[in-house]
Amino acid sequence: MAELVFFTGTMDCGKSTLALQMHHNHTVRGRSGLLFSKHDRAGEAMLSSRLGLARAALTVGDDLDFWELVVEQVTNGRKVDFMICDEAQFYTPVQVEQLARLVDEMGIDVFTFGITADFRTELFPGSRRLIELSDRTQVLQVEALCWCGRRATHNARVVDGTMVVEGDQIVVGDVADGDADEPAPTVEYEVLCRRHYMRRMTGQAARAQALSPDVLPFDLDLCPLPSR
Ligand SMILES: Nc1ncnc2c1ncn2[C@@H]1O[C@H](COP(=O)(O)OP(=O)(O)O)[C@@H](O)[C@H]1O
Ligand SMILES: Cc1cn([C@H]2C[C@H](O)[C@@H](COP(=O)(O)O)O2)c(=O)[nH]c1=O
Repeated sequence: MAELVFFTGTMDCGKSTLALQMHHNHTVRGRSGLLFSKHDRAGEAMLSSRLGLARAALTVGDDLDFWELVVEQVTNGRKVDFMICDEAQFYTPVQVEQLARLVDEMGIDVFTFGITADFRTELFPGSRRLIELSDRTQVLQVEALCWCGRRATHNARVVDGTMVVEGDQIVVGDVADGDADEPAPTVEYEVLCRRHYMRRMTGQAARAQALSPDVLPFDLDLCPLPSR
């Protein structure tokens, strides 16, 4: 039975890697699939993972109609057994409904990958619709970690070194790679546990606070010193 599955987790937990692995595993068993992405870090028409894997993918513009595209492909003799849809948080709710219809009416497996919530902790509209319609929502097993070592559950946006909670929902960017020699990009992301998200405490802020002579000593259980 075909399924609509939403694989989710914070940024940097391995979603794009899993998307490419699933594409590989299904392809080597003779199944024919289509790859899609939107606003990939590597550029348009790409699906890339931080592990270095990348493949060409179809770009999902706001006006793309998944139903029409697949019907056209099938009419032209192409077999479509499954679809891999990365950065699905950026898809429109209508596009998610088209994906569900492809599962139900054409028996195509649709595997979607994306983050659920933005830097303000608000659901992306596409992710909300996926949670509402998917047969399964599966949280990735690999845990991205907060600087304190806890499981990261939130995606923080950091602008010029300061965590922000206001701004445009979509700003394509990467998680900071922790290399102090490289100048930080203007906008970057950091994954945090809820406790440190609520306190607006990024790794850099925690390090600065730990070094400040004006600050009372930390409760090390609550806020262990950041490792980098
Ligand atoms: N140099 C590395 N060695 C081993 N694993 C790495 C390395 N760089 C990145 N990774 C792994 O890749 C994951 C990010 O993969 P990616 O598919 O790009 O994530 P996502 O799509 O969820 O943002 C990291 O959580 C980590 O497990
Ligand atoms: C939290 C948040 C993220 N984004 C962007 C930043 C990245 O380009 C993608 C997530 O990619 P990943 O493969 O999961 O790392 O989303 C955004 O535009 N707005 C946000 O609030």
